[in-house]
Amino acid sequence: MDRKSNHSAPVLTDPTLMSKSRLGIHSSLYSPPGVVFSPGLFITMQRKKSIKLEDVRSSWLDSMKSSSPTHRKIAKDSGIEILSADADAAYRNWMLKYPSALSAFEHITNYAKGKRLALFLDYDGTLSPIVDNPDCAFMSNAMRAAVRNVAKCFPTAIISGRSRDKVFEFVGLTELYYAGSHGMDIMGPVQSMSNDHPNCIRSTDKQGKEVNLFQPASEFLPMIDEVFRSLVEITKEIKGAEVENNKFCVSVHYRNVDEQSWTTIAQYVHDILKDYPRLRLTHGRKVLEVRPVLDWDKGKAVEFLLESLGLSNCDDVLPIYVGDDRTDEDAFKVLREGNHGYGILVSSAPKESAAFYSLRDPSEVMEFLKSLVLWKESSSP
Ligand SMILES: O=P(O)(O)OC[C@H]1O[C@H](O[C@H]2O[C@H](CO)[C@@H](O)[C@H](O)[C@H]2O)[C@H](O)[C@@H](O)[C@@H]1O
Repeated sequence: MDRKSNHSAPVLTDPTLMSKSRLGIHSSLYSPPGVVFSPGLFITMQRKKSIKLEDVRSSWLDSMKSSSPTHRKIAKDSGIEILSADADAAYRNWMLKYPSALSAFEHITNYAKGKRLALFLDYDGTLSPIVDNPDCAFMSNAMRAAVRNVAKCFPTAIISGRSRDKVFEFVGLTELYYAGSHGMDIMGPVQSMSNDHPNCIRSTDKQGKEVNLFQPASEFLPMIDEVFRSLVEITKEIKGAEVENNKFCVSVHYRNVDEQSWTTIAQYVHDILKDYPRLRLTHGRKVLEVRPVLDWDKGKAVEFLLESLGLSNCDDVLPIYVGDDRTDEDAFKVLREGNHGYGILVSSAPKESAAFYSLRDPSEVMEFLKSLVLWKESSSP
């Protein structure tokens, strides 16, 4: 599909939305310098030799400080004391580049006319609000109903950094597909795939339905377990630190840790990772995420699910991905670069993204999902 020439979706023809510089920002977000991609899924790390420990620590710390900033923090970081009215103006200005998916709903549905929609949703910060205790990131019943209804209209999948079991426990709906561990654990529909995926096996879901289980990082399981235990042990003295086992990746939470101890956490994680060259680190919202060095992410998971659903390489398919986190950028990029779908960033503060649209918070996500259902009902014969 060529959206640039589509005049029924004027928002997309805005040159600022299509600008290369905006896309370029993301190309270096998750691939640290020195990472070499080899054929297949594995990527080999060469950077450890050349980067000084102090550099690593200070760049980690910078990322830790900037993760999940508040409006006030952004103002401080830019060195200017701005009032909240100015922050609102900054947000409105930012929305010129990332229009609200609610205000632009008509553009989206005009473009979606005659197309088959596929919906991909992140969990934390998208379907549930960010809370201090990761174990209490519950989804509201109203949101659950909205997700259930939208999944009845369109194929829908949740792609989360959590373990697949954990996110299913939170969501509790059988009408959708689930991908955990940032897409490294996908339970999708049974479909003959054009590509051979060696790590794809037939399985059954909790209802006994036949499904495809795709776990490209399965060989990392013992290593991840070992690192999880080491991280629990090493951080146990740090008040507020929490280590979460997400099956194929590990989260080290510092949201509840005094800022003065963030360097210590970064140091501890770095010390452990030194012994595991096949693991790497990414940054989320007040969380350090340890994951396999594998050329697989939420973007690849979207492509895999589209293929499993028999929806890849079809001009009449419109995938929409809604997410709030840096790891969701991989999915936004896939949709933008493939020129075949919409990324919607959930954020209440301005930030650069490869998404096309924005929503302020999970309550707006719910409104958007409900609007999709109403649109589908009103447009069905
Ligand atoms: O891909 P996601 O579904 O967005 O998962 C990303 C991480 O989300 C969780 O952590 C975040 O949400 C917590 C609850 O609101 C919050 O306390 C934490 O500070 C956030 O980083 C989850 O706990 C992580 O394991 C996921 O990787």
